[in-house]
Amino acid sequence: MELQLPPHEGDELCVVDMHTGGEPLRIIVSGYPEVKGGSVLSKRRYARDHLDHLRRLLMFEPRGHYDMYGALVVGSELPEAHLAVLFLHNEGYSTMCGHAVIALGRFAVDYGLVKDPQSPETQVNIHCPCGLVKAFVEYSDGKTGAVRFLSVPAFAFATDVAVAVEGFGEVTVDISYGGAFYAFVDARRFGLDVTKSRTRDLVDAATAVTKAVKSQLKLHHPTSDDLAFLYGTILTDGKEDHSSEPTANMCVFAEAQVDRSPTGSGVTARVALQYHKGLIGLNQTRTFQSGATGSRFTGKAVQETVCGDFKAVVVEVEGRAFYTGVSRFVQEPEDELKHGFLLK
Ligand SMILES: O=C(O)[C@H]1NCC[C@@H]1O
Repeated sequence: MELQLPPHEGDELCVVDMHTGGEPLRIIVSGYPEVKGGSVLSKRRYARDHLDHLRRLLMFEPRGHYDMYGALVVGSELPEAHLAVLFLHNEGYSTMCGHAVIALGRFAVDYGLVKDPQSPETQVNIHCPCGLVKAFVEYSDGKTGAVRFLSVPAFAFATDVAVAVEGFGEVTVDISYGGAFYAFVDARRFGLDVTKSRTRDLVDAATAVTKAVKSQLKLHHPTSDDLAFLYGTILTDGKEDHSSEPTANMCVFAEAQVDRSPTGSGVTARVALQYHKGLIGLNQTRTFQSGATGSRFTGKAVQETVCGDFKAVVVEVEGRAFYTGVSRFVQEPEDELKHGFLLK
């Protein structure tokens, strides 16, 4: 039987839902008004200033949940881009999202955003707010598979910085950029284990670090002030030296939102940090495991480059994404909760 909604007013919002390493991605396919702006960064500002009710509608309950993540496909000003994307989360709009790029790579090939897909791999150029990200999607017999991507130049911003963290005293953090800025701290500093401790305890510690860094350090990005903010804190198991064993981390970003995946932009930033510290060399692959679900990405630095005055690296991250469904969302005018709500 074909499922139909009873007669209703207003536009429908149609989405394709996927997950990458357990982290949801709600890809908005239709129903959004035009997102105005001459660049992806200005479209991000426009969506924040004029269309935020739609982010809340699709990310918040009852259609989403506290940790929902979204991608809105928009046009790019770059001729080489197959698509541009805005990233949506519980607090606003991110500048980079690796788990989304992995899912969007498959989506772009499967939904015909890329003409003439090639085997064994199809390149999909995804224009993210942080810049152009090149994804390479496994493709054979008409089916898409694993995705690897080359991110924007990643760099260590500051290492071994002492910040005063409420409830924990002085904590030493590293700050690194992988399309978004993260603070990195070994979870053992808080008596925690990223794979075994209660999620709530990890979130509390990471959130306290984020708060401290935001209030005590000024971040700077060479290409745009829109990129110069701390996106979150990543707690690690401290296994930074090169090894064939996986290393685990837990990313807490936006408004205490927990990434179920190993965090593509976090892996990018962490690889840049390890490279900066001389702990890994070019093309030395490391496996990164999500403290939340155990899902894995691999990451390696593949090329030295620069970003303004920072010595930087291009990092390649690889992972897998899967489809979970498609939905058509509506709002009924009489629904008192039609604008969405969040439970912490
Ligand atoms: O994989 C990533 O990079 C993203 N996942 C959620 C938080 C980050 O944006």
